[in-house]
Amino acid sequence: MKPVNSDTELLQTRKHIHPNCIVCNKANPKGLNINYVLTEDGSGVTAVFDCDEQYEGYPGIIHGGVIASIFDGAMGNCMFAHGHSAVTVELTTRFRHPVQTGKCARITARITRVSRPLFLLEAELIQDCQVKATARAKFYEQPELQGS
Ligand SMILES: CCCCCCCCCCCCCCCC(=O)SCCNC(=O)CCNC(=O)[C@H](O)C(C)(C)COP(=O)(O)OP(=O)(O)OC[C@H]1O[C@@H](n2cnc3c(N)ncnc32)[C@H](O)[C@@H]1OP(=O)(O)O
Repeated sequence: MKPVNSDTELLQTRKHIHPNCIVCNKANPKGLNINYVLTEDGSGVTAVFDCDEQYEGYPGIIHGGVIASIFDGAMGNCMFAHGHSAVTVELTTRFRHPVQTGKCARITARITRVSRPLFLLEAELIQDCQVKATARAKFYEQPELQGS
């Protein structure tokens, strides 16, 4: 599926979309400030997350809820990158291995199926060359999010 623009940086400055996302708005001082960009082949989005210990649950391990939020943000950005505004209606995360603090991790998301108004997406988190978590989500198209 082709993205709507060829920039690697998503259009964070599009004024008709609420910009204060707790996951991806880089200007939100209380947010995760994740910078999702298009994958090289344009089929999805990806981001590198600095697993700071402020996001841990148990010592040395990133909180699963934070990981789920990053997955949700990745899949939401993937939708917008492909020209679809939508809300999450279902999100499932499989935590396969602990995501450790003090190391970077890469998150990647892509659209796997379209059955309007529903879109299915998948995402994965890789750290130390190992898939540590995966996610699936359904997004529900909401054209009015684009404003008019
Ligand atoms: C600054 C500029 C930036 C530019 C660059 C942009 C980047 C910026 C990216 C931001 C990325 C943020 C990503 C965060 C994304 C959230 O976090 S969104 C917030 C969380 N989600 C929500 O708040 C959604 C809440 N839910 C709703 O509002 C309502 O359920 C909806 C989606 C409007 C649908 O409501 P509805 O029209 O009443 O429809 P409903 O009857 O619920 O469902 C209709 C049918 O759809 C189907 N359906 C609905 N849900 C499901 C499901 N989960 N599974 C299967 N079928 C379903 C079913 O067929 C259903 O019929 P039934 O089986 O119930 O009879």
